[in-house]
Amino acid sequence: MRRPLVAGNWKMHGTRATVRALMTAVRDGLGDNRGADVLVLPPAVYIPDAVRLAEGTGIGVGAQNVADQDQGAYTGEIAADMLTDLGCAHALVGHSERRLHYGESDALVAARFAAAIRHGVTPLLCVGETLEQRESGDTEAVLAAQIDAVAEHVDGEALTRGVVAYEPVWAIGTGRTATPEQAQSAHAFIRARLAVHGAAATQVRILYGGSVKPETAAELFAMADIDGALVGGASLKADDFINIIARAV
Ligand SMILES: O=C[C@H](O)COP(=O)(O)O
Repeated sequence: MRRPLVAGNWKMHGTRATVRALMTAVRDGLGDNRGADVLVLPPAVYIPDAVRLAEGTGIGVGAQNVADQDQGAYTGEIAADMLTDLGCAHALVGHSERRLHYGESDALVAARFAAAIRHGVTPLLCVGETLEQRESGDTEAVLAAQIDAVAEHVDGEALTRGVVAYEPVWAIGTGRTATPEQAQSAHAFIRARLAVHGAAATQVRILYGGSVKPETAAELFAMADIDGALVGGASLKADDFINIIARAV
């Protein structure tokens, strides 16, 4: 049985004051009786504030990225050990915005995944196809390449320790959501691909991301291979985020 996970990616939004207010509203608005694990991913500089406000609530705080190297002269990067030092045990790797705007390759994403695993940080590996790739029938080939690249760096046991987020690029921030059937089909493919590489794939949580809203969450969560969500825009509104979490049971 996979416990659902709902993660809120706050991306590069907010100020110290608004991030504190959002964290407080999420914390206070969420009851103790949750059917899902909850994670928030603030901008890195606000992680310590979020960790402090989350203390004792069971809400996890993660990072939006993690370095592929352990330590050293890598300006601008944040090492996995630094995250654990802050009380942060999760990190996104390979978000499509990193791949698109900062040119992160499958190989770099894979190295980030491996570094996270080496240091006890759970990587949330983001995979997904562009609209052009979907329309030319390449969705599965793209997903396979993104997963296979990680499997070149780590074994099946490490893959099992990660989380995967399927995020069709055409559904991110566009208000356009994959249908539950489209998402389910991609999730089932991802699970099968993880198994090819020796992962205990039935244990791996696969989240859906791409314009998830309270109105669309329940039908997505009802699908067999959808184990929660990676929420962007809607996670910036405490009520919407809480309502999405409430639908994950
Ligand atoms: O990390 C979250 C995803 O990019 C989804 O963002 P969105 O919910 O704003 O479409």
